[in-house]
Amino acid sequence: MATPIISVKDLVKNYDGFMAVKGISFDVYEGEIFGLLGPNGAGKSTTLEIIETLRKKTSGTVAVSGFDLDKNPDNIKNVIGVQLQASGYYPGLNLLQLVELFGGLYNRTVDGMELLKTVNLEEKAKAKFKDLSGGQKQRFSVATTLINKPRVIFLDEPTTGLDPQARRNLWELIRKINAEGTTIIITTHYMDEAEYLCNRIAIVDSGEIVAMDTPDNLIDHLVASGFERSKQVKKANLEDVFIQLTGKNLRED
Ligand SMILES: Nc1ncnc2c1ncn2[C@@H]1O[C@H](COP(=O)(O)OP(=O)(O)OP(=O)(O)O)[C@@H](O)[C@H]1O
Repeated sequence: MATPIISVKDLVKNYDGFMAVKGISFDVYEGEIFGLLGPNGAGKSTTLEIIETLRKKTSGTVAVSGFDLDKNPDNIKNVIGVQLQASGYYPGLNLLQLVELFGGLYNRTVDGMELLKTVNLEEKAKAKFKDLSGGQKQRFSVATTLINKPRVIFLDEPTTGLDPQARRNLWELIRKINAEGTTIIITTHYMDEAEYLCNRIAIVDSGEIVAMDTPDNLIDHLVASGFERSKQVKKANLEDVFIQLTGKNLRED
């Protein structure tokens, strides 16, 4: 039986009388990539920010790595990695200086070059954040989640706005980080991304979890219910054409 590293029970969030999260419960198991999917406004970011200790809940319980959110929020902060906001990337500092500064905030000595190497940005160590391409910015943002050597990281729409090559490159980075033992919670609006990356998915709609399972089981369940696509599916799609014509290599470096 897998061990839950995150346990959310009956979580509720009211914003001035508006119930954004309506009593959801789920576990995230150690070592998995868990996806939170759902339309805009479903309550995904609110849920993540509560687990990350950044937002107050209305009711319910949350435990991360055995620590209760109400009793030990500081212990939770020590074992999780969140993407730091770009607004915190002091414009005068280069990438290496930024990760070292962030390490200081966590009270840790960071091997900045090693960390930048993990996300394939060692050659950009002396560059400023603003001078990076979109894909490089996202990889740097993922690097900032790893500074305190967390057990769980939270990635909120990490590939939004990236070209197909950069997106695939980030997928491989996420898989690599996961293979090294880090549990990952990710939100995305791309279903192919969720299918490729996630061991399990919770689909959230209007503050409620409407389905939770592996991508395979969710698809099989739909097919078993008699669902058929209205259009004959081709063996390739336009993204396959794009990748076939332009290759898999990153274009930004
Ligand atoms: N600070 C706030 N005050 C009032 N309402 C809020 C606040 N933050 C979010 N909401 C509302 O709560 C609901 C859930 O928002 P949330 O950002 O959690 O959704 P989401 O699933 O992350 O959406 P998206 O996919 O667009 O990022 C939305 O209706 C939003 O307008």
